[in-house]
Amino acid sequence: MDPAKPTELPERPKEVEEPKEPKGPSKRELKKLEKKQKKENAPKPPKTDSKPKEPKPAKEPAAPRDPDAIFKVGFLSDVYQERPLSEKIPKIRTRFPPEPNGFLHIGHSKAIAVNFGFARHHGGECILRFDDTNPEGEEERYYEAIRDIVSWLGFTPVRETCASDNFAQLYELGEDLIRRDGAYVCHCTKAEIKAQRGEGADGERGKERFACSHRSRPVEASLAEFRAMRDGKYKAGEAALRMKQNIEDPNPQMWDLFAWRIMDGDKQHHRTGGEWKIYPTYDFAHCLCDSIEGISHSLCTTEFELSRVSYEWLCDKLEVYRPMQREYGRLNITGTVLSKRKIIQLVKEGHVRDWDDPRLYTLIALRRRGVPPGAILAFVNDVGVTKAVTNVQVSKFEQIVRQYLENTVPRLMVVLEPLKVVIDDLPDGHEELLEVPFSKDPAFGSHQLPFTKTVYIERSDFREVDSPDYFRLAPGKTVGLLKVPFPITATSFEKDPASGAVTCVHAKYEKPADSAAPKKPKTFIHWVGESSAQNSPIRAEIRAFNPLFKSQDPSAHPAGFLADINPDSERIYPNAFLESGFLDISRSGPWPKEGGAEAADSSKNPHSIRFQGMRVGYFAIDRESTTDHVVLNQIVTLKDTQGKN
Ligand SMILES: Nc1ncnc2c1ncn2[C@@H]1O[C@H](COP(=O)(O)OP(=O)(O)OP(=O)(O)O)[C@@H](O)[C@H]1O
Ligand SMILES: NC(=O)CC[C@H](N)C(=O)O
Repeated sequence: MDPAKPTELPERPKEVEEPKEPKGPSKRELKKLEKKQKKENAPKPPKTDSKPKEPKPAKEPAAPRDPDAIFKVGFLSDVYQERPLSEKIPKIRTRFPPEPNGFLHIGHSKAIAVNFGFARHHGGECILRFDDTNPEGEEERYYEAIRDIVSWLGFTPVRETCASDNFAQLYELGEDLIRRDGAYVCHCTKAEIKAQRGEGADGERGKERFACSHRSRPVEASLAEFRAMRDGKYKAGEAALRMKQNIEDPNPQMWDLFAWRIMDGDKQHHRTGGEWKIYPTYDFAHCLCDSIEGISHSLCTTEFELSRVSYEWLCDKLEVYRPMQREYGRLNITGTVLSKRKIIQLVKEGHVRDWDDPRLYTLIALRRRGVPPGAILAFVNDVGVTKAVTNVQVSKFEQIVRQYLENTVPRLMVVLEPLKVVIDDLPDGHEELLEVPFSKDPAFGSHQLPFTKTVYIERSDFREVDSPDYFRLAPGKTVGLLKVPFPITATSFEKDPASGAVTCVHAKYEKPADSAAPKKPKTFIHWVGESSAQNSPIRAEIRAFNPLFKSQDPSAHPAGFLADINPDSERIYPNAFLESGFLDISRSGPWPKEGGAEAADSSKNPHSIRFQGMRVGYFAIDRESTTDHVVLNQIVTLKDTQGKN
């Protein structure tokens, strides 16, 4: 946001709703999961001679939502109908206009999807315009990061422009506006301007409004002063060009807004260096850049609704082409912070690793965490586009990501906290190569999994003391190892006398004698075998995440948002084990296959190697990962563990 925007703009919506503590999967969920896995793994029953049953109709997969649904019906379709393609509008042209002063966040993905998508849907084009009218926080790295994220989301701008490309033309339009008696140079102080706009010294608003004394100065005087401003005669705050609008109008966006101002400090503009001492405001530059670029539909968020009047006023006053501005509701995600100022604080104070920390909702963070671009677009499509502001909970976002990944990435076995199991009755060196598919979909191919005398299971899948409501491994209990032909039964275990931790479980393999029926386990657990020939296990550091904040509205915390930080937002498993199929899927990425920009070079996009760790969650390679030290991020858990909201 441009700071020169009048303070009367409506406040941006607050992130709301009640806190929800993360909690583990419910018993019901675990049971359901176990049941499902049991079904997938159970040995097929022998064929009988009984009458064949009617074949059941194949279960229809849920129809994927039309990715263009938001353009076909509702708000954006109405916007198009208001100004459809015609002789006067021969091409639909939109723009995505970020200010290059920070990294884009999830809310921006809506603006990207809306602007690029609208143009694409109507066979038009979208410009990536950097709204660089305030050199204060603008930096080269942000231009690059924005470009990169737009492309990662799968959009190609027809061209890139900058508001600063037009500074000279905008300056001329400033002079033109003065000549048309539509602007004047004003020397009032901030306090004086507030008073003119009906605000008392006590901050109380609604007092009588009145015109500034400079408003009636002759055109020639304003022209001379505007040139003096340009030539550096004044310091910041000593002079500004104001539009001669209508102080009587109930809309504060018509109260003689600033058009050009002098900037404080000597920060050089990233593109124009020290050439300009004065810079146009958002209210002056935005509509005129839209006009210069021939934008047909200028789509922005509803905080700019009142600005539409001044947008139209300025184009009309200068008698230039007037694009059509229409406003849609912002997309906010609750339970996090998106404001640049707050994220900077989190980074500076070391609460997160950087701007791309997977716990943040910047788009570079979501990318690093492994969220596929298609899932972000599916999310925007799912929440839809209307004029209403949408406050969506993180759990809803994660649910869409999970659905997106379910059938599009390969499945492997990953053990977060390995516990050694020795199957004593298998011969030393036993190694059985199981051919295991990467997915239910044969197109994903398969890989070989070594089933060995020593295997590693999840520490949490073993209990020292059994109980009737417990279905995983315990002394005397039988469980299936996913994909292994027969189950195992725990016989005994060893403990470290110092720590009391279980160090090894002994088990027997329940391979039945020829004629005997195989033992049926109640549940199946994941595991990884130990085979140097098969490069198994692969050691990895896995980072799993919980929400960064405890509540749904961190900014509302009476002691400030930092006081709402969840101390348990990152859990690191430094010694996790992966099966060697990981190497296959690393070579064959990106996953999902539709890949987009990631497909061009998956080695530059480590996050594009995504997979499901069976019974655990979805994972992606972190950018810090190396061949010697594999680092993975958990994209989402397998089930909603944050509670159904
Ligand atoms: N939460 C959001 N939901 C939808 N669109 C957004 C959201 N935030 C910004 N946009 C839109 O993205 C475009 C580029 O925004 P820009 O980077 O200038 O945003 P901003 O308003 O300064 O963002 P922020 O202050 O949230 O970082 C604008 O059209 C803006 O309206
Ligand atoms: N009209 C718009 O889309 C606003 C864009 C502008 N960069 C901002 O400050 O948010």
